[in-house]
Amino acid sequence: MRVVIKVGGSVLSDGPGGSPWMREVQTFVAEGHQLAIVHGGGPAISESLRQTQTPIQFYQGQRVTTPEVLGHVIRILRGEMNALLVHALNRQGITAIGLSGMDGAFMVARHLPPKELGYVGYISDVKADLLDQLWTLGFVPVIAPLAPNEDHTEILNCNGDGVAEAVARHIQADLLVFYTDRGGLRTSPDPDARIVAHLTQDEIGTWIDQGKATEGMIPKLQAAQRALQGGVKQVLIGAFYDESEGTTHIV
Ligand SMILES: Nc1ncnc2c1ncn2[C@@H]1O[C@H](COP(=O)(O)OP(=O)(O)O)[C@@H](O)[C@H]1O
Ligand SMILES: CC(=O)N[C@@H](CCC(=O)OP(=O)(O)O)C(=O)O
Repeated sequence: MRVVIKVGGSVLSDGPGGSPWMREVQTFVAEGHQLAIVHGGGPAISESLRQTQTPIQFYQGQRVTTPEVLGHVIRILRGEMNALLVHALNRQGITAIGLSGMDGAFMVARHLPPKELGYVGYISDVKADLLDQLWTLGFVPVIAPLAPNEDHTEILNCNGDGVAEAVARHIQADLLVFYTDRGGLRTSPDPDARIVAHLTQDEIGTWIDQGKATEGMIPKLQAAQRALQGGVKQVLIGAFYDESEGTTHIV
């Protein structure tokens, strides 16, 4: 089975070692699945910006990325988050290798249209062969959500959920799992609200319009919808093997 796992920055800030998603990664690898991991790092980027009194701004769920902000984004995503995650996986006996869109020219991106976003993009192409080669060599690729534009003159900050969806679509994944701090999709942004077991693609727009899914959940649901429309077979928000804490199936 081809599996893409997206691990949100909110999950990683709890520390990767021994966490439930890490146990699931170990199970996927032990069962011989072809696994790629895409990580976030939003909270760590915001913390780095706060420490230097750099303004933090979001527009339509995406970080407004000035040249100064982009410096923080590259340092945190391709530096700290990717290195620590690869290190944590290696410690668990999983031979991981870090990459971003720039490494091996793995992915390219285009600017998202709103001008006010600055250096923000969406993935327009993925070199799926590179993943095949890494899997043949026994590596688990760990992907930071950064990519150059198509003529390699700029680096663009990309939303991690969108990168996971683009990778999953390009490899025609059997399964895309979004691990996030709230377990699954809840009936409202309230952390104590109930986790819903199923959400149909047709319901996604209404959920967003009615404010039942807000902030970071919006790009996640939109990414889930694009993945299914693009041929990914199964999309989950929450755990795959251990559903005891609740998992949402997007159908
Ligand atoms: N209906 C909902 N169910 C769960 N989380 C929601 C919902 N609506 C909004 N959210 C918000 O979405 C966040 C998860 O998205 P995000 O912050 O991007 O996480 P991650 O870093 O894991 O990708 C939650 O922390 C929560 O604040
Ligand atoms: C354009 C954009 O918003 N990029 C994100 C990239 C990191 C990310 O997606 O992190 P999470 O998965 O933890 O949210 C950002 O700068 O925060």
